[in-house]
Amino acid sequence: MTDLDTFITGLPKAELHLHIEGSLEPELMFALAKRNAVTIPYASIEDIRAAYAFGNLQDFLDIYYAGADVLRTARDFHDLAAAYFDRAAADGVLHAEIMFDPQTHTARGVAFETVIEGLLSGMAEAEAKHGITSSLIMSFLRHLSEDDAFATLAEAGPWLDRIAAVGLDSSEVGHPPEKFARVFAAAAAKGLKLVAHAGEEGPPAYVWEALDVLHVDRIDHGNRALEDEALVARLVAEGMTLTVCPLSNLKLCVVPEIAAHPIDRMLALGLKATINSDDPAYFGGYVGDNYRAIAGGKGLDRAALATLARNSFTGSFLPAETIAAHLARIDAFVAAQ
Ligand SMILES: Nc1ncnc2[nH]cnc12
Ligand SMILES: [Zn+2]
Repeated sequence: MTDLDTFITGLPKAELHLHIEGSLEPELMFALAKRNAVTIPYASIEDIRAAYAFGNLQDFLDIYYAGADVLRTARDFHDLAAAYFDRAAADGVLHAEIMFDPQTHTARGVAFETVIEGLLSGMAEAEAKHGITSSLIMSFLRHLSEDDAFATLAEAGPWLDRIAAVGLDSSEVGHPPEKFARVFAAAAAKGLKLVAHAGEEGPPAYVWEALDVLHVDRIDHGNRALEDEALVARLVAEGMTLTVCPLSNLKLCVVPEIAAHPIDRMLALGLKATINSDDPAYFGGYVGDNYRAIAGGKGLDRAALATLARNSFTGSFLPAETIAAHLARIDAFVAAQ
């Protein structure tokens, strides 16, 4: 390990953009296929990895939804979450706000309760084992209807006190935020925070809509906001957090190479960018790998990396005093270097 690797690993950080289904490693996919007698279209773990070459978001989503079919029981969801938190803990993650896609599972006949109880037990185990705190973001699939999202919000009723926020993910282009205006308003009325993927592949107009129509508390990705100066000014003025995912952007061809990633420009413009892994099992790395990729590919120095880590806590849904304690931890870590 280089000094910079050690710095990145030790830097206290939060992860704010992680799809738990996207942390399903090929080894676990294989093991769960066997445990549940589910047929998958791969002969080996190498075969699975070889399939992970994507030209765009939809190429990835097709493979990602198919892979999730091996998740059947609460134990499966527990094991999935436990494996993610083991990796996150090794990367210096102290807090994670993890997304899950209930519709991916309920559409296959897996009960909402099975999914959430499994995840919650994995989260509780991780807090006891690693001291990592976490919360859940229930994401609606935007290629489905608003009615479907309303049905999912209703199903979540008994667990609303265990869900921090709702989110919006899946195929972006052609499914603008506006499509979900009413269900987001209903979620806000129930006291939930709001996040939405916007500006990953979709135009700046979708980021404006996420702000003005959905009234989100955070933007997931937001890369294409940089095409619109007035939008950047608005995001900066509001101190809006962007949950940026460099290796995801590379694997989904949002950027041609890490050297072309706009993370440095985002910071220079005063945007509250954070670093996240999105779907680490599919995109070649967990949050530490994402920090290392931009540190190497963009030459970001330790001060910039510490800013990104600070942003991850200030952009979290933790109580203000907990955020302050985490920021003090970062200051102490940086001072000790
Ligand atoms: N990067 C991403 N964009 C949209 N939907 C997703 N679901 C999982 N990962 C996603
Ligand atoms: Zn995502």
